[in-house]
Amino acid sequence: MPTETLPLNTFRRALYAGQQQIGMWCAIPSPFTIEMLAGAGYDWLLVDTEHTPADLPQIYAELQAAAAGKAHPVVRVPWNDSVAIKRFLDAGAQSLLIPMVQTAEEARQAVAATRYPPHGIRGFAGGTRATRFGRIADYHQQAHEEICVLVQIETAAALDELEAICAVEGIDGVFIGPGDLTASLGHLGGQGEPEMVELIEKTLRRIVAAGNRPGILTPDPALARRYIAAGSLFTSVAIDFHLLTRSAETLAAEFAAK
Ligand SMILES: O=C(O)C(=O)C[C@H](O)[C@@H](O)CO
Repeated sequence: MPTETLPLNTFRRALYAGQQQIGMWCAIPSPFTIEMLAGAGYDWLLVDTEHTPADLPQIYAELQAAAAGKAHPVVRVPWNDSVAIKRFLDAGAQSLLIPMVQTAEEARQAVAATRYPPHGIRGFAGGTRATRFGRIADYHQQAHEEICVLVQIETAAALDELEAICAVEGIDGVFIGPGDLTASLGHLGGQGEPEMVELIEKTLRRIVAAGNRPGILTPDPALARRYIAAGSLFTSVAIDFHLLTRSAETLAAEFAAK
């Protein structure tokens, strides 16, 4: 019996309205920290499955935890894979970050994985968490209107195709992966090098000029401000384990030194 309505994707709407979205990168695979951070004042939380042990049951719990807070959860899938995308959408994720997209064709495949036929190839399921267990009227007809597809640009090849990727219908945002991009350009670990920072700023401007919405991650506040000035619209300014580890180390060192 349909009794619920499709949740609005406030994050996607904010991007199209040009409103800066400040995010926290969540790599600690824990609903407990997600619940904690979802109420901390960020607009969005990136829930990572590419470089963390979080798997599907963990993501269900993390999405449930995020639902109690204000920050919008964006799930990074492990790869541009239609099966992974389907399973995270069924879990109720409405915004996905898809790593290592290098061509317009790969971007089109990512979008197709989020759409039901005839617009895509997403597999049909009735009683998922995304459909509120069948309680959302017309979920399958409406779901794509509230799904946000964000692709990651992180190789030299992707830079060559940037404008074509930005032009793909259904790509709601284009996120620069600074670590992989600089590695691909021969500067492994060099995200903070002046030359790489300038290239990232130029790439953010290219995304804006191409009519899309750029995003990036940096735990360096000065760089975050530069990237926002260059056009970044969804900007992750911290990483959860980084905050915990560095402040724990600083405190330990302070007392050890006495
Ligand atoms: O290339 C990058 O940088 C990213 O994609 C982000 C990293 O994967 C993330 O783990 C932060 O270190």
